[in-house]
Amino acid sequence: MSMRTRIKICGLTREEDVQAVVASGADAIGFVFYPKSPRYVTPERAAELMRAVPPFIATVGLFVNASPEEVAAAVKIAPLSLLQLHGDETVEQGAAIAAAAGRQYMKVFRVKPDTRPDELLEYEQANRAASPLFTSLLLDTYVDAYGGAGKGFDWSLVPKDLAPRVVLSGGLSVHNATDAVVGVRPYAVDISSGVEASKGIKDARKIADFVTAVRAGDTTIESETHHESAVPR
Ligand SMILES: O=C(O)c1ccccc1NCC(=O)[C@H](O)[C@H](O)COP(=O)(O)O
Repeated sequence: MSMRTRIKICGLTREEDVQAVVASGADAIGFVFYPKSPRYVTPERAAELMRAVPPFIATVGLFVNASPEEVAAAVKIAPLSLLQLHGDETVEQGAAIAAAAGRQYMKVFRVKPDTRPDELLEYEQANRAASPLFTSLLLDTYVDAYGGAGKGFDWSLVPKDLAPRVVLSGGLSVHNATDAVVGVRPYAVDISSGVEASKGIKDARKIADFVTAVRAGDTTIESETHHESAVPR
């Protein structure tokens, strides 16, 4: 059996970029509802952009330290598929935000150089126990601006048994996507800076090349798996 690594492209602000993501075969589109971000869009603008999204492509709303009321109000305007809580929300606050919005969510863990693999596992379990709406941890690199900085972290921190359930992000690009997929084997990858011409302005060529690089990783895994299962025992 082969699994396709899911792909999310984050921080869309323009129709043509939404179309480029759809054409690339990526699985999800992210909108940043954090007013301090250069990629910020209002829920009204996201709703407009979502008109270019066909069925079966998820739309993800990224929030940083928003209240349950703010997130619930946003999803009334922009009918997002899923939330991405990228701030300092506690486990309990994450569950309350998702319940108020009536949406599934990913909780971000911002990895620091001294993060231990156990912490990731414990944090995932705590979130899973807190809400049936929790879907997965999204791992990003710790930065003061919260995210979207194009900065990577040490992937070897990701426990092997957690990897198939995580979304890997932070500093991904066409140059490291294949290695990320083959080395970590995450459920999905998430990218913003690495497919941009400038902040908030995506580059269709970079998006297409990134997707190709992820698929090359999938193909490598598939051929390794076939090879392993062909070995006589
Ligand atoms: O994009 C932002 O400006 C942003 C602001 C605050 C929190 C998170 C933000 N973006 C996160 C993402 O776009 C992705 O989920 C992911 O971290 C990818 O980031 P990148 O390293 O730029 O590829």
